[in-house]
Amino acid sequence: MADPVLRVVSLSHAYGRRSNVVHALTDVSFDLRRGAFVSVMGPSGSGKSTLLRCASGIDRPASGAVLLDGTDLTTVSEVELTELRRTRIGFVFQEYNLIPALTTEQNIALPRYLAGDRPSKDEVTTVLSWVSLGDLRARRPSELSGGQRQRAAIARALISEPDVVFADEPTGSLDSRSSDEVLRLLRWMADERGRSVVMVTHDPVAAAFSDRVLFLADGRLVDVLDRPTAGLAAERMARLELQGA
Ligand SMILES: Nc1ncnc2c1ncn2[C@@H]1O[C@H](COP(=O)(O)OP(=O)(O)OP(=O)(O)O)[C@@H](O)[C@H]1O
Repeated sequence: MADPVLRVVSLSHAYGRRSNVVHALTDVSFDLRRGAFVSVMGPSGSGKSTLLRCASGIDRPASGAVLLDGTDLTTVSEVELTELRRTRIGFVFQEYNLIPALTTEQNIALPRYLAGDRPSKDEVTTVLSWVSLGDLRARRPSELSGGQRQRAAIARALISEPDVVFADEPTGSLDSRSSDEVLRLLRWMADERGRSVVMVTHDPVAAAFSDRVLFLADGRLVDVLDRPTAGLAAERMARLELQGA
Protein backbone atom coordinates (compact mmCIF):
# COMPACT_ATOMS: atom_id res chain seq x y z
CA MET A 1 0.00 0.00 0.00
CA ALA A 2 1.18 3.57 -0.76
CA ASP A 3 2.76 5.59 2.03
CA PRO A 4 0.29 7.73 3.97
CA VAL A 5 0.20 11.38 2.82
CA LEU A 6 0.00 12.54 6.44
CA ARG A 7 1.45 10.87 9.53
CA VAL A 8 0.67 12.31 12.92
CA VAL A 9 3.12 10.80 15.39
CA SER A 10 2.72 11.02 19.14
CA LEU A 11 1.42 14.58 19.08
CA SER A 12 1.12 16.39 22.42
CA HIS A 13 0.24 19.99 23.15
CA ALA A 14 -0.42 22.04 26.27
CA TYR A 15 -1.66 25.57 26.92
CA GLY A 16 -0.65 27.82 29.82
CA ARG A 17 2.19 27.14 32.22
CA ARG A 18 2.98 25.47 35.48
CA SER A 19 0.03 25.69 37.89
CA ASN A 20 -2.63 26.31 35.24
CA VAL A 21 -1.33 24.12 32.45
CA VAL A 22 -3.98 22.41 30.25
CA HIS A 23 -2.87 19.21 28.52
CA ALA A 24 -5.03 19.67 25.44
CA LEU A 25 -3.49 16.81 23.44
CA THR A 26 -1.56 13.78 24.67
CA ASP A 27 0.29 11.28 22.52
CA VAL A 28 -2.09 11.25 19.54
CA SER A 29 -0.99 9.28 16.46
CA PHE A 30 -2.77 8.42 13.20
CA ASP A 31 -2.03 7.96 9.51
CA LEU A 32 -4.00 9.42 6.62
CA ARG A 33 -3.74 7.84 3.20
CA ARG A 34 -4.29 9.70 -0.06
CA GLY A 35 -8.00 10.10 -0.80
CA ALA A 36 -9.07 9.16 2.75
CA PHE A 37 -11.69 11.15 4.64
CA VAL A 38 -11.34 11.05 8.42
CA SER A 39 -13.56 12.71 11.04
CA VAL A 40 -12.53 13.75 14.53
CA MET A 41 -15.20 13.64 17.24
CA GLY A 42 -15.18 13.99 20.99
CA PRO A 43 -16.80 15.89 23.85
CA SER A 44 -16.35 19.65 24.15
CA GLY A 45 -12.80 20.46 25.24
CA SER A 46 -11.45 17.03 24.24
CA GLY A 47 -8.78 18.55 21.97
CA LYS A 48 -10.32 18.33 18.47
CA SER A 49 -9.48 21.89 17.38
CA THR A 50 -6.04 21.64 18.96
CA LEU A 51 -5.38 18.46 16.97
CA LEU A 52 -6.52 20.16 13.77
CA ARG A 53 -4.39 23.25 14.43
CA CYS A 54 -1.27 21.22 15.26
CA ALA A 55 -1.72 18.67 12.44
CA SER A 56 -2.22 21.44 9.86
CA GLY A 57 0.77 23.55 10.87
CA ILE A 58 -1.27 26.46 12.26
CA ASP A 59 0.21 25.81 15.72
CA ARG A 60 3.47 24.11 16.60
CA PRO A 61 2.86 21.22 19.02
CA ALA A 62 4.82 20.85 22.24
CA SER A 63 6.07 17.46 21.04
CA GLY A 64 5.56 14.85 18.36
CA ALA A 65 5.83 14.98 14.59
CA VAL A 66 3.51 15.77 11.67
CA LEU A 67 4.87 14.28 8.46
CA LEU A 68 3.31 15.67 5.29
CA ASP A 69 4.66 13.44 2.53
CA GLY A 70 7.70 12.91 4.73
CA THR A 71 8.32 16.59 5.62
CA ASP A 72 7.97 17.26 9.34
CA LEU A 73 5.81 20.38 9.77
CA THR A 74 6.93 20.70 13.38
CA THR A 75 10.59 21.30 12.52
CA VAL A 76 10.55 23.24 9.22
CA SER A 77 11.27 26.99 9.25
CA GLU A 78 8.42 29.50 9.44
CA VAL A 79 9.01 30.42 5.79
CA GLU A 80 8.81 26.77 4.63
CA LEU A 81 5.74 26.21 6.79
CA THR A 82 3.94 29.19 5.23
CA GLU A 83 4.81 27.87 1.78
CA LEU A 84 3.56 24.36 2.65
CA ARG A 85 0.33 25.75 4.11
CA ARG A 86 -0.29 27.74 0.94
CA THR A 87 0.47 24.98 -1.53
CA ARG A 88 -0.13 21.59 0.11
CA ILE A 89 -2.79 22.23 2.74
CA GLY A 90 -6.35 23.53 2.40
CA PHE A 91 -8.53 24.93 5.18
CA VAL A 92 -12.29 25.10 5.55
CA PHE A 93 -13.69 26.74 8.69
CA GLN A 94 -17.17 26.94 10.19
CA GLU A 95 -17.30 30.69 9.58
CA TYR A 96 -16.12 30.51 5.95
CA ASN A 97 -13.47 33.30 6.32
CA LEU A 98 -14.22 34.77 2.90
CA ILE A 99 -13.09 38.36 2.23
CA PRO A 100 -16.28 40.50 2.16
CA ALA A 101 -14.99 42.98 -0.45
CA LEU A 102 -14.05 40.30 -3.00
CA THR A 103 -16.33 38.46 -5.42
CA THR A 104 -16.72 34.68 -5.27
CA GLU A 105 -14.20 34.13 -8.04
CA GLN A 106 -11.70 36.58 -6.52
CA ASN A 107 -12.04 34.85 -3.13
CA ILE A 108 -11.46 31.48 -4.76
CA ALA A 109 -8.39 32.68 -6.68
CA LEU A 110 -6.90 34.48 -3.67
CA PRO A 111 -4.69 31.65 -2.28
CA ARG A 112 -2.98 31.34 -5.66
CA TYR A 113 -2.32 35.09 -5.79
CA LEU A 114 -0.93 34.94 -2.25
CA ALA A 115 1.36 32.12 -3.39
CA GLY A 116 2.69 34.45 -6.13
CA ASP A 117 0.78 32.64 -8.84
CA ARG A 118 -2.18 33.58 -11.01
CA PRO A 119 -4.82 30.97 -11.88
CA SER A 120 -6.16 31.08 -15.44
CA LYS A 121 -9.80 31.97 -16.06
CA ASP A 122 -10.37 28.33 -17.10
CA GLU A 123 -8.95 27.01 -13.84
CA VAL A 124 -11.24 29.26 -11.80
CA THR A 125 -14.21 28.30 -13.99
CA THR A 126 -13.45 24.60 -13.47
CA VAL A 127 -13.27 24.93 -9.70
CA LEU A 128 -16.46 27.04 -9.66
CA SER A 129 -18.21 24.28 -11.59
CA TRP A 130 -17.10 21.65 -9.06
CA VAL A 131 -18.96 23.55 -6.35
CA SER A 132 -21.86 24.61 -8.62
CA LEU A 133 -21.19 28.34 -8.22
CA GLY A 134 -20.52 29.24 -11.86
CA ASP A 135 -23.56 31.52 -12.05
CA LEU A 136 -22.67 33.30 -8.80
CA ARG A 137 -19.02 34.05 -9.57
CA ALA A 138 -19.51 37.84 -9.51
CA ARG A 139 -21.37 37.93 -6.18
CA ARG A 140 -19.81 39.02 -2.90
CA PRO A 141 -20.10 36.79 0.21
CA SER A 142 -22.95 38.92 1.63
CA GLU A 143 -24.97 38.02 -1.48
CA LEU A 144 -24.56 34.24 -0.95
CA SER A 145 -26.40 31.80 1.33
CA GLY A 146 -24.48 30.01 4.08
CA GLY A 147 -24.24 26.84 2.00
CA GLN A 148 -23.02 28.79 -1.04
CA ARG A 149 -20.42 30.57 1.10
CA GLN A 150 -19.15 27.26 2.41
CA ARG A 151 -18.98 25.85 -1.12
CA ALA A 152 -16.97 28.94 -2.12
CA ALA A 153 -14.65 28.27 0.84
CA ILE A 154 -14.23 24.66 -0.34
CA ALA A 155 -13.43 25.88 -3.87
CA ARG A 156 -10.86 28.25 -2.39
CA ALA A 157 -9.28 25.29 -0.58
CA LEU A 158 -9.26 23.23 -3.80
CA ILE A 159 -7.72 25.77 -6.18
CA SER A 160 -4.23 25.05 -4.85
CA GLU A 161 -4.70 21.27 -5.37
CA PRO A 162 -3.75 20.59 -1.72
CA ASP A 163 -2.73 17.16 -0.47
CA VAL A 164 -4.79 17.49 2.69
CA VAL A 165 -7.86 19.60 3.45
CA PHE A 166 -8.56 20.35 7.13
CA ALA A 167 -12.16 21.26 7.90
CA ASP A 168 -13.20 22.54 11.35
CA GLU A 169 -16.96 22.11 11.85
CA PRO A 170 -17.62 22.94 8.17
CA THR A 171 -21.35 22.30 8.54
CA GLY A 172 -21.72 23.83 12.02
CA SER A 173 -23.60 26.91 10.73
CA LEU A 174 -25.62 25.20 8.00
CA ASP A 175 -29.13 23.75 7.74
CA SER A 176 -29.40 20.05 6.95
CA ARG A 177 -29.80 20.47 3.19
CA SER A 178 -26.75 22.75 2.83
CA SER A 179 -24.81 20.46 5.18
CA ASP A 180 -25.59 17.52 2.98
CA GLU A 181 -24.31 19.38 -0.11
CA VAL A 182 -21.09 20.38 1.64
CA LEU A 183 -20.48 16.85 2.96
CA ARG A 184 -21.10 15.31 -0.46
CA LEU A 185 -18.58 17.77 -1.85
CA LEU A 186 -15.96 16.77 0.73
CA ARG A 187 -16.65 13.09 -0.06
CA TRP A 188 -16.33 13.78 -3.80
CA MET A 189 -13.10 15.69 -3.19
CA ALA A 190 -11.61 12.60 -1.54
CA ASP A 191 -13.02 10.02 -3.98
CA GLU A 192 -12.64 11.83 -7.28
CA ARG A 193 -9.85 14.37 -6.70
CA GLY A 194 -7.71 12.19 -4.42
CA ARG A 195 -7.58 14.86 -1.68
CA SER A 196 -7.31 13.66 1.89
CA VAL A 197 -9.73 15.23 4.34
CA VAL A 198 -9.60 15.67 8.13
CA MET A 199 -12.88 17.05 9.49
CA VAL A 200 -13.74 18.01 13.05
CA THR A 201 -17.44 17.60 13.72
CA HIS A 202 -19.98 17.26 16.53
CA ASP A 203 -22.51 15.78 14.15
CA PRO A 204 -22.72 11.96 13.77
CA VAL A 205 -24.59 12.43 10.47
CA ALA A 206 -21.62 14.41 9.13
CA ALA A 207 -19.16 11.84 10.49
CA ALA A 208 -21.02 9.11 8.57
CA PHE A 209 -19.74 10.65 5.31
CA SER A 210 -16.16 9.82 6.31
CA ASP A 211 -14.22 6.54 6.11
CA ARG A 212 -13.12 6.56 9.72
CA VAL A 213 -13.90 8.45 12.93
CA LEU A 214 -11.21 9.22 15.50
CA PHE A 215 -12.65 9.81 18.97
CA LEU A 216 -10.83 12.05 21.42
CA ALA A 217 -11.43 12.32 25.16
CA ASP A 218 -9.31 14.46 27.48
CA GLY A 219 -6.80 15.02 24.68
CA ARG A 220 -6.26 11.32 24.00
CA LEU A 221 -7.26 9.17 21.04
CA VAL A 222 -9.55 6.70 22.79
CA ASP A 223 -11.50 5.02 20.00
CA VAL A 224 -11.60 4.51 16.23
CA LEU A 225 -14.66 3.62 14.14
CA ASP A 226 -14.25 2.45 10.54
CA ARG A 227 -17.05 2.76 7.96
CA PRO A 228 -19.17 4.73 10.43
CA THR A 229 -22.91 5.06 10.38
CA ALA A 230 -24.59 8.02 12.11
CA GLY A 231 -26.09 5.61 14.64
CA LEU A 232 -22.80 3.98 15.57
CA ALA A 233 -20.97 7.34 15.78
CA ALA A 234 -23.74 8.76 18.01
CA GLU A 235 -23.57 5.67 20.25
CA ARG A 236 -19.79 5.97 20.75
CA MET A 237 -20.13 9.71 21.41
CA ALA A 238 -22.86 9.10 24.00
CA ARG A 239 -20.58 6.59 25.72
CA LEU A 240 -17.74 9.13 25.85
CA GLU A 241 -20.03 11.90 27.13
CA LEU A 242 -21.22 9.55 29.90
CA GLN A 243 -17.68 8.53 30.86
CA GLY A 244 -16.67 12.22 31.06
CA ALA A 245 -19.73 13.29 33.06
N1 LIG B 1 -5.63 29.20 23.73
C1 LIG B 1 -5.91 28.39 24.76
N2 LIG B 1 -5.44 28.68 26.01
C2 LIG B 1 -5.70 27.87 27.05
N3 LIG B 1 -6.41 26.72 26.96
C3 LIG B 1 -6.91 26.39 25.75
C4 LIG B 1 -6.69 27.21 24.61
N4 LIG B 1 -7.30 26.61 23.54
C5 LIG B 1 -7.88 25.49 24.02
N5 LIG B 1 -7.64 25.37 25.35
C6 LIG B 1 -8.06 24.24 26.20
O1 LIG B 1 -7.56 23.04 25.62
C7 LIG B 1 -8.52 21.99 25.73
C8 LIG B 1 -8.84 21.48 24.32
O2 LIG B 1 -9.46 22.52 23.59
P1 LIG B 1 -9.97 22.34 22.10
O3 LIG B 1 -10.49 23.66 21.64
O4 LIG B 1 -8.91 21.69 21.30
O5 LIG B 1 -11.16 21.30 22.31
P2 LIG B 1 -12.36 20.91 21.31
O6 LIG B 1 -12.54 19.44 21.45
O7 LIG B 1 -12.10 21.45 19.96
O8 LIG B 1 -13.58 21.68 21.99
P3 LIG B 1 -14.99 22.17 21.37
O9 LIG B 1 -15.71 20.94 20.90
O10 LIG B 1 -15.68 22.77 22.56
O11 LIG B 1 -14.69 23.14 20.29
C9 LIG B 1 -9.71 22.58 26.45
O12 LIG B 1 -9.58 22.25 27.82
C10 LIG B 1 -9.57 24.07 26.24
O13 LIG B 1 -10.15 24.79 27.30
